[in-house]
Amino acid sequence: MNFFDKLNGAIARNQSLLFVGLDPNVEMLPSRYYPPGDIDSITNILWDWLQVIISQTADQVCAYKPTLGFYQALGIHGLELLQLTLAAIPADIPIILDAKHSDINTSTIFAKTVFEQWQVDAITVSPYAGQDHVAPFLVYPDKAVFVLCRTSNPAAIALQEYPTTESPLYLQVVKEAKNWATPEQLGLEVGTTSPEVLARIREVAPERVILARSIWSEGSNLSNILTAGLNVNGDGLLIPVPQDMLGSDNLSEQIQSLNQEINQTRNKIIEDASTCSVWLPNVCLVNQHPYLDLILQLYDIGCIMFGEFVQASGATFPYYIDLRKIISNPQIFHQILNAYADVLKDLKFDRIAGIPYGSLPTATGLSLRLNRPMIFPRKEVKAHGSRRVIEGNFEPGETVVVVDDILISGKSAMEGAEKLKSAGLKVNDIVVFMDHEQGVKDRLRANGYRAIAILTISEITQTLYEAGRINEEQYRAFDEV
Ligand SMILES: O=P(O)(O)OC[C@H]1O[C@H](OP(=O)(O)OP(=O)(O)O)[C@H](O)[C@@H]1O
Ligand SMILES: O=C(O)c1cc(=O)[nH]c(=O)[nH]1
Repeated sequence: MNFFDKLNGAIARNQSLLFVGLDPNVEMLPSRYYPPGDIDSITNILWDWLQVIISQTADQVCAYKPTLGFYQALGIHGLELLQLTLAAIPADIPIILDAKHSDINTSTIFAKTVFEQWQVDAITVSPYAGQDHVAPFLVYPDKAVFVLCRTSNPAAIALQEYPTTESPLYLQVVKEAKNWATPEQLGLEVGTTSPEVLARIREVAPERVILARSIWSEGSNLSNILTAGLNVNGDGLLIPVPQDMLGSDNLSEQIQSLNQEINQTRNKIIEDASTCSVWLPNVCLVNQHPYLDLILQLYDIGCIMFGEFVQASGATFPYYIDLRKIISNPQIFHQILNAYADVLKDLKFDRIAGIPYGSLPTATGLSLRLNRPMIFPRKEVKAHGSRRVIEGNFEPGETVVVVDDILISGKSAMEGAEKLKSAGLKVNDIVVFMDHEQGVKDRLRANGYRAIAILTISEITQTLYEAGRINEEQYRAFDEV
């Protein structure tokens, strides 16, 4: 299971955004464990403490974050303790190794160790060496990185707020890091007690998971921090269990009440969002379509155009749906991939085939996201080179799911599927984002294919009309065809 799914699973199961830092630091050891003796007994005592923390929190948190530096400081015993710690964490709770790794020369080998050998789910990295340094961690599609964007260390302000507080380096880090990987693979580590800082980062990165640090200081206001840092769905912010709490002898009860406090604020945000005042200021529908936000965004970036358009079939429609534009907006593209992935997760297939050209980026994104191999049937066979009809490797007899963006007449998807079948592949399912309806699915069924559409054209037009994006005349245009 990938990091993101594991994290979301733990959040849902334990109803918690809390994570626990596992820091075998003698200086933080509660006094009831004293007196520690030589290095062996110190490690044993720290291990006793860590086990208590894990056992008392496993049903109340969404992640554990062991800090590598504290384990390293214990030398060889520390690395053994780390292995014990990793093994003690329940398999369904993600582990974020706090390494702040920043050495480009060791990235590849270190990624192999932490992800393959130690089996951690995510790692914290420093952004300063740029994408080259982070990329070796991102080649593991099931794993994630948290890029350190800001710390609460007072001296760091000289760098983080350079050149000006209005346009600080830490926000540039956020903007840059967003280009390095999808929200599933790249989150942001942010240390601050300031709701303003969190709000600024959330504004730039509404889609990212933020690993909050150092939020607990005297006088800090949890509710303000949550309001600033949570996303519109009331999540996307991982909150550290306060360090002092980990030493208390009623840890479980304390975490429970902290969780309740956090969830109250989350619920309030979710309720407020459902009034639409937060995220869709000009729309409030009684029966919201689950893809309302996405449909409006597609319209807003110009995927639905009105005017006289000749279709591939030769017919002229008073509109044109151009889903090719999604690739220029990573946020929307990401949401669309999520929607396809949600359908594909229930299908049986060996490979994903995209229909050129419009659906090749989508098939590529899905292939990387789901870690399934991709192929594609060429639109036209080249007169040079290998002259292959199907690009990519496959074995005859394998099952392929066809991915296309839209079904108008169904011709493109069906022709693609036929080419795949001629090469000995099996095609059962054709998954599209949008069905233009008018019986195309039935036609495909008659030819032996099951067509699955994420949305129908009428769902889209109805939603746009109700949201006031299109007028009556435009709405009716879709009925005229
Ligand atoms: O159901 P149909 O009538 O076949 O129409 C739908 C097809 O049309 C579009 O591709 P287009 O032919 O415009 O080519 P492109 O993807 O290369 O732009 C779209 O991407 C679908 O593949
Ligand atoms: O080829 C078409 O008919 C067609 C393709 C497409 O992507 N959108 C559309 O409205 N028509």
